[in-house]
Amino acid sequence: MTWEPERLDDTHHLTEGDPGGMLRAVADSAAQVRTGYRCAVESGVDRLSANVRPRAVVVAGMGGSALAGDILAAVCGPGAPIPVVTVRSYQLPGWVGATDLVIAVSWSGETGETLAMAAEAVRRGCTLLAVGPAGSALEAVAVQSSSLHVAIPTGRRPRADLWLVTTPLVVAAASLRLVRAEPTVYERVARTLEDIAHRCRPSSDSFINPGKALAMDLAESVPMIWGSSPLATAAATRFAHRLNENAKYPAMAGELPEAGHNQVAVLDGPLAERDIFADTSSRTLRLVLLRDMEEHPRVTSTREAVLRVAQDRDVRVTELASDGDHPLERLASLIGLADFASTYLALGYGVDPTPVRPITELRARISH
Ligand SMILES: O=P(O)(O)OC[C@H]1O[C@](O)(CO)[C@@H](O)[C@@H]1O
Repeated sequence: MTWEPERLDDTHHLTEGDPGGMLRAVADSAAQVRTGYRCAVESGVDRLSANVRPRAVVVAGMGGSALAGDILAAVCGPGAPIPVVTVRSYQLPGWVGATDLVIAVSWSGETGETLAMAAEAVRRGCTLLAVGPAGSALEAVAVQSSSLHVAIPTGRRPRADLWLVTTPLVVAAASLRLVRAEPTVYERVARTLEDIAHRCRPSSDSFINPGKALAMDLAESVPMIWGSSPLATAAATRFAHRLNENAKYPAMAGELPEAGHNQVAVLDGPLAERDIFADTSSRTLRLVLLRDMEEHPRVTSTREAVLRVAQDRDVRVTELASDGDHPLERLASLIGLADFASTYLALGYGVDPTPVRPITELRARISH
């Protein structure tokens, strides 16, 4: 299948199903922030600090829900006074105990790994905060253990409801004073996402539509997406996952300075030397550098050096910088654009962004 940018002009008649549905879900991200905030406050998460002073915050989740933990850690930043870690597993690490807060996040409330970790948290006497839909198995674990549960109205796909599952975690962290986030911050984040949705709307042409323009950059290439700070890396991971799931497209994520010790070697590899999609002089590999204002000065030097190393090899590079004051706004500025670009890339290839059949098949095979 070849990339056909003209497919972006009419996103409603591309494949079977409703390929435009994912675009509408992405455009709805701002509403998710507002709903996620309201659900958190209604559940009393903004008063969490009255009952708990944890030694560590452990976010237990898988896939898109685990990404909420990465975002939380990035928003709390490297200066966070206690560890904020994400665990993607059936088991909590041995060190997690009664003085820790475990936040179990599951869009469906039914994911086996997350339920196992939530039950383990209860057995170990941890404080449990559960985030998932009402009526789910995760809610039952919370109710049985008299733990706090944030009921979120999920309904689309886990990856399309990122802000719904993420916002309550930030409200919890703000209550614990791990990050400053007064109520107005959530409205600013929502407006950032609304602004991106407006600029990336389907009726806007690719030369002024940053989502379509980024999709055009990525087409017929294998993107290697690096963040140059923990915050930018959370966005890079999200971007790669969205390309995988929406566009069924290969992409790898990495973080500077670590990627400079391993992934950078790919700049001398076969995909950096020839185009596997077409017989042209361009290269398949594309380096996508995401950066944020909180970049360590030594990482700034590394990033600049990486650019020169890539340019010397004629490897194509796309650079994106975050925008905004609060870390959550800056993350939204990168993730909002990445979400649109991955959806437009899918549409340009005639791929329905919504189904992820290999994931569904895999889950079915391991469910018994
Ligand atoms: O958020 P949930 O419902 O726990 O699901 C976790 C992950 O599992 C899947 O539903 C299927 O693997 C992913 O789409 C999702 O990100």
